Amino acid sequence: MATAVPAERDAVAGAFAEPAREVRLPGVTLHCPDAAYDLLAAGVGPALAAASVSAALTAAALDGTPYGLVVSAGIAGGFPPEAPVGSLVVADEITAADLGAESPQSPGGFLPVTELGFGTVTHRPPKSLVREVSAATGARTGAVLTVSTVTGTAARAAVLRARHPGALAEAMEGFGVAEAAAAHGTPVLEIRAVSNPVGPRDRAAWRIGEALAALTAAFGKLAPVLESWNPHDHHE
Ligand SMILES: O=C(O)c1cccc(C(=O)CC[C@H]2O[C@@H](n3cnc4c(=O)[nH]cnc43)[C@H](O)[C@@H]2O)c1
Repeated sequence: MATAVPAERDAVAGAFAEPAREVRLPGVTLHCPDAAYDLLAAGVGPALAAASVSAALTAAALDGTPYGLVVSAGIAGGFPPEAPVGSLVVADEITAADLGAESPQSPGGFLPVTELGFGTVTHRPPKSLVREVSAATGARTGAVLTVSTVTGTAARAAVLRARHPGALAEAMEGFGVAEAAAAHGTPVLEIRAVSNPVGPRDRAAWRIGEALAALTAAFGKLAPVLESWNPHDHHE
């Protein structure tokens, strides 16, 4: 389970009974609260998150104990009114919202990198897992956008919503985590607790404590879902 910062990792760890054991690996430090889960504070932004998760996946594979699932977790901005502060969102798609080129001639003034002939901009978590996580935690289901720049104006929020009508939240790591997972053929999930509305920047109004508490509560309910979900028998 990969968060951006240690405060988010510790919020996830708060759902486990035992204190986490620390394991230092090349390029990444894991916190292991339980034999079944490793937590890491993978860093802020898609590039560092991808590098850290890739290091953990490679170490596990070389050890002969590959991961069955990668979870991107943390706080996020929520698009009002669907994703209010304190609510939970589970991604049915993880989309890189600013990976592409500005293009005045194109609809919306933007071309995703796929239309330039490269790579991908969206990863889709397993539908059955998204459904089960939503049912267990009460998380709303929708697209979670990955951005490299936190939205700070109503105009930018409106542009994102127009391009991605199904978007419920934006954060900064999901797509990087998903790219690393995809490179290892490992399924990915993204779950976010909303700390602030996406819109005009007002950092003082972020409800980080409330969102971290929601994250701890969500992971308390997730363990049975994750333990019973079998990547080998899910049907899309
Ligand atoms: O200052 C603190 O105590 C603190 C505790 C936990 C987390 C933070 C962060 O600043 C986390 C940054 C992380 O949060 C995501 N995020 C949250 N809101 C937004 C947003 O509106 N747009 C984009 N990303 C957002 C993001 O994934 C950051 O990496 C501080």
